Amino acid sequence: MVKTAVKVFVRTRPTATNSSGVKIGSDGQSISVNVPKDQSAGIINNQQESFSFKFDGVLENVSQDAAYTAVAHEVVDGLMAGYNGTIFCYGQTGAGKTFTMSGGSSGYAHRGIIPRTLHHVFREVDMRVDKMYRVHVSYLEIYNEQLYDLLGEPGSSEGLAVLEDTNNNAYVRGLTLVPVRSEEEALAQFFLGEQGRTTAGHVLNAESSRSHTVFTVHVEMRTSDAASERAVLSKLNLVDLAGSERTKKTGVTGQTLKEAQFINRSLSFLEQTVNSLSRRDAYVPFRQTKLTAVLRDALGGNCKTVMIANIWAEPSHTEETLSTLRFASRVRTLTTQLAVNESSDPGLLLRRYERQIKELKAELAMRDTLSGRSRVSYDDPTDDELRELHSTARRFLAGEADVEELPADSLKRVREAFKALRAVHAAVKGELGGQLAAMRRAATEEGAQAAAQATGAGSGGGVGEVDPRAAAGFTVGQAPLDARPPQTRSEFGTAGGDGGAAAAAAAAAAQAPLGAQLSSLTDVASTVGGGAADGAQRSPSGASVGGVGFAGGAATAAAARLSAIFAVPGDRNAVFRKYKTDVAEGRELADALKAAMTALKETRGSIKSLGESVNEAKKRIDELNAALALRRGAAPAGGDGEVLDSETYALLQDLKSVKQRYRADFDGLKEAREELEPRIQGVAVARAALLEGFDSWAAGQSEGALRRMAAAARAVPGTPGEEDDELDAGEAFERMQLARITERDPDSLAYHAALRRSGAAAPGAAGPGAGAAGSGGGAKAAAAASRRLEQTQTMNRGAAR
Ligand SMILES: Nc1ncnc2c1ncn2[C@@H]1O[C@H](COP(=O)(O)OP(=O)(O)OP(=O)(O)O)[C@@H](O)[C@H]1O
Repeated sequence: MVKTAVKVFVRTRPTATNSSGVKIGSDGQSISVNVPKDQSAGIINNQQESFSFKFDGVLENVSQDAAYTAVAHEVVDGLMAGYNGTIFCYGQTGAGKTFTMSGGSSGYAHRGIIPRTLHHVFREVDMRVDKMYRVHVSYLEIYNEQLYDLLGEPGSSEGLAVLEDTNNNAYVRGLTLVPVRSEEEALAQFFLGEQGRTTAGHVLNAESSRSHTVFTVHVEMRTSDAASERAVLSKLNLVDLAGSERTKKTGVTGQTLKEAQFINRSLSFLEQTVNSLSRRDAYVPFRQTKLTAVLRDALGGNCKTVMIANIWAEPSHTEETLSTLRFASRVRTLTTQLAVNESSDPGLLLRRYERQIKELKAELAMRDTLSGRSRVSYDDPTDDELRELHSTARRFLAGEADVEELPADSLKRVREAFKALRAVHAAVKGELGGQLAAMRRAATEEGAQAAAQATGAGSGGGVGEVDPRAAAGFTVGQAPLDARPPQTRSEFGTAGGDGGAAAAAAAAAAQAPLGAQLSSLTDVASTVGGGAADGAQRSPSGASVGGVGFAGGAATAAAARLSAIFAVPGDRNAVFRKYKTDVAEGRELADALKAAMTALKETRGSIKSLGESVNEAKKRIDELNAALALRRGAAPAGGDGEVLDSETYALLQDLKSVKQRYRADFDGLKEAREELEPRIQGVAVARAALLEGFDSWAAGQSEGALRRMAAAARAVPGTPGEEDDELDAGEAFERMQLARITERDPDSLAYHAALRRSGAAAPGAAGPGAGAAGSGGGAKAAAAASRRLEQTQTMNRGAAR
């Protein structure tokens, strides 16, 4: 166990004003809040004006990517190494908790910690060829102190309860854990659950998340050796707490007020729990509310915990900001105990023992061979062998001449021989006992008859009459003391545990839809296509070309003169063509632009081919993982499937080499993508220089010279499309958007495919129309949401009664 401190980061929501009194220190860790003195308290009062805090980091104006790196990266690495983790966002309503945890409405670039975690997890799974991983996800919602299973079937929320396992770790009994084999599958589950939550949010309150949610990634890791019983289980809770709210200030009423009261109550219990932990009280009130019961490990158990305190540093929220920072600094005093969770699965231990037995038998057989003994079986005897042994034992006891000894070539056989002797002994004893009892019965009957004769006929023999020999120790119907009930077991006892192989359930893992990534691209193209079409309507020439023009008064005058000269449509482009071919400076600038464009094209080409190769490798990895899962699922537990067969071995080898290729291409792709931005900038700079050069050269030419040049150029038409390529920077930019999604972020394919698959909008997208209405996932999520609402109403009705 390693003692570790809970880490706390502050993240600020960007504000319009800069006068909130919140100041961030240059060390990036300290933050102070100045509270204006309450004038009503008089000139001399003791009210504190400035409050300073120190945290593990203050994230101001940072991108989602940077926030993930600072806050979550290390915890996710820990998850993959077998450590539990919790990351939770806390803060007033509207401070940016959901933005941080799930992401913003504008999609991929603004995706939050949860989608980034899933990407990170599956990237690691793909990279670690020496390990086998199983990943599950679950999504829990706590709304009005009730637990909801956001990924469950109808009715699955009803039996949910927070319990403790044998290691005192908290878990939610009955919560659905969905197995996921790829980033896309995991994201689709997240979007589905999120959509259910969001839709519910719309029904109940349009602006804000009114519930606490816990999205959990469960990871099971084994070494690649299929027979290994060593499994490491870890989970990461990603918690988005509902925002605290001063109901007097917001003036909410009705259902919203009730929700706010539930939220505030659970948050104040959270605060009490943290206070109690930081005072090291003997009793910590984890059980007071569902939220603290769920967060039990995060606050003091086996868990690497990070808190993000979201603040909204507007002057009107100073009080909330101060209270969030105070709570955050108390959380920072907490410590947790970290340990890798090795599985104590009895099934796994059983497999280890079975393997050891197999090895020992092999060892014995080898020793027998080396010492020249005939082949001895160390297995349990079969029924036929047992029958044979018992008959030999009978004949041995009967002293038959041909049976001089019982088989004793192994300890097991010696034991079985003794058992056979005992069985024969019991049988003989039973037989003798039976005979003795019969003799006694006969003697009793004789005695009774004699007594009857002695006392006179017709007065006895009825049921219940006392046996006249009871005084001698015998009673009618009482069994002799050494009599035994008949054996109900088979003659040879129970079978020797030879049939222990239970049929393993077939893991019928369906192949991931291989065309999904491509079709997602088509989707993306149609989304971006709208923007591109808008761009295409702009004029391909004119003074606004490429956004480059003249600045200042003189420039405006020059621009006005030029536009008068170029009033004839096409003149400007015609002269521009001449400038690029006939004017030395123009030629030089045009060549520089061409070179920059060629370099950009090359980089794009390698991104495209590396991207295709990465995607192909990823597809192949998924196929191989599915094939391996099928083989493992089909192998009987404890049987030969525990040892690598040649086909599984070949699949693993194949997987290893594909993963190596994937890694190499991925690194190449990363490098090429790093090159892309400078290349794009290079083209933009060269284009701007060319256009600027042209405009300032044209401004220095006489009107007559330019008109003559235009007439000459018109006589020699330019290459079709040339202007489009070189002059319309706006359009080029729009076109580039389409290429960008695929070229800059081949990683985003899973994200877009998952959105499409779940029929959801990007997390954080508001409005009832945000989801793809009518699509399969959308319909499922909507149904889940209405189910959830129904359950809430039923439970509320129940509570009211
Ligand atoms: N760091 C940020 N950068 C850009 N926009 C942000 C940031 N933080 C928050 N926002 C924006 O502020 C708004 C409120 O954020 P969000 O919904 O995440 O708040 P919240 O704390 O989850 O609120 P609630 O508790 O009420 O659900 C959103 O429109 C979000 O996009």
